[in-house]
Amino acid sequence: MASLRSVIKTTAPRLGLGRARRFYSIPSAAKQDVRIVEVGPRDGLQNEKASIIPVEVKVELINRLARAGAMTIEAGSFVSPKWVPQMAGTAQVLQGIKKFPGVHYPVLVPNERGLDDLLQLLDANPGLTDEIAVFTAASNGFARANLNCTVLESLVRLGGVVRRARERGLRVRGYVSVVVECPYEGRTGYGRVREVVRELVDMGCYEVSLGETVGRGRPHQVAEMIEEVKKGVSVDLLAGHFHDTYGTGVANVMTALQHGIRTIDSSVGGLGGCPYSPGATGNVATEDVVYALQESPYHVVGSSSGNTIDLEQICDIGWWISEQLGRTSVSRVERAMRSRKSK
Ligand SMILES: CC(C)(COP(=O)([O-])OP(=O)([O-])OC[C@H]1O[C@@H](n2cnc3c(N)ncnc32)[C@H](O)[C@@H]1OP(=O)([O-])[O-])[C@@H](O)C(=O)NCCC(=O)NCCSC(=O)C[C@@](C)(O)CC(=O)[O-]
Repeated sequence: MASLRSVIKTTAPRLGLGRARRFYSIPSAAKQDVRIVEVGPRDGLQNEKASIIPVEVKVELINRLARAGAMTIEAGSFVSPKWVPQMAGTAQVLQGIKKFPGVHYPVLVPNERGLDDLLQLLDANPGLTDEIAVFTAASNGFARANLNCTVLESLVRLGGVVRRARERGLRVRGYVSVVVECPYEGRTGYGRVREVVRELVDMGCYEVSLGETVGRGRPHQVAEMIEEVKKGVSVDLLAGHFHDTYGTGVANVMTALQHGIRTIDSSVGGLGGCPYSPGATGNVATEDVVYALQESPYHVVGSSSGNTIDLEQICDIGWWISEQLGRTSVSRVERAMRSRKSK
């Protein structure tokens, strides 16, 4: 079997890395940029059951994330407070955060009512956000549970939302949930995922995030799903969103990157879960993704010094927000770094 050294010797020049460089010395110019969408303040907090998280804590979380270098931070949702009580204060959150230059603060909008509320807020306070995210699913079972309508009905509804938002100059991102498996219908047909993604792109979404909502997906399934979706849309319009219920989150992120995706959603401290995906845990932790990509052929783009997301700071934020919620961070990297420091 070829030694690692000889493999590097033959592959490094092909990758444009010069002669036999070690992996940890890959020059940054040769690296592929990876964009992280930090979903902790939205996906991370929306499912908290114990008590309503104060607006000040959410504001502090978002400001800390921006300081650590996060470039896109989901700030909340304009959804029905009866459906998702934790997101009720999103207007106050948007008004409370410090706006860091170049950072986007998207909010989820499920329907015209949510968009009306947001636009009214923006009329009075222009510049609070420049982006919304709309969401649907690849199965009717999940769409009914999450949106009280079928996939088709949701797409019809979202068509008007996307059009009006774009007319107001907002960027629109799309989500498709249950891209591998649905908690109500079982395995998802990947052709269905492709069709729904295509609809969202045709509507005007600049990017569609593939939601592995349940967190049971395995890397080979994620690979098959992405390859099927790529038959319908260009891979640079796709993002990966992996919950980590069965511990395959980082492996699924790496698989998505290998299949050409360059935008990854993650959640500080591994917080979260969808209220309508029973049993699913949080997103893959931002700390774990940033760590996995250090010294790799990928570069996590960020706004902090070194133009990346600062791992130490993200770990501290994961620890801090988990404490606020009365628990410890589920990020493996955060725990490992803390334990090394304490020795
Ligand atoms: C879409 C609806 C509203 C339909 O819910 P509905 O009950 O069918 O709505 P409706 O139009 O019949 O209205 C019922 C009441 O809700 C009000 N209402 C209606 N819309 C709004 C609104 N926007 N904001 C505030 N209030 C609203 C409306 O005004 C009315 O008030 P009432 O007359 O009874 O007093 C509901 O199903 C909903 O809010 N769903 C959102 C669920 C949600 O936020 N899920 C989590 C986010 S998605 C996710 O986590 C997955 C993702 C993105 O992370 C990717 C992945 O992991 O897969």
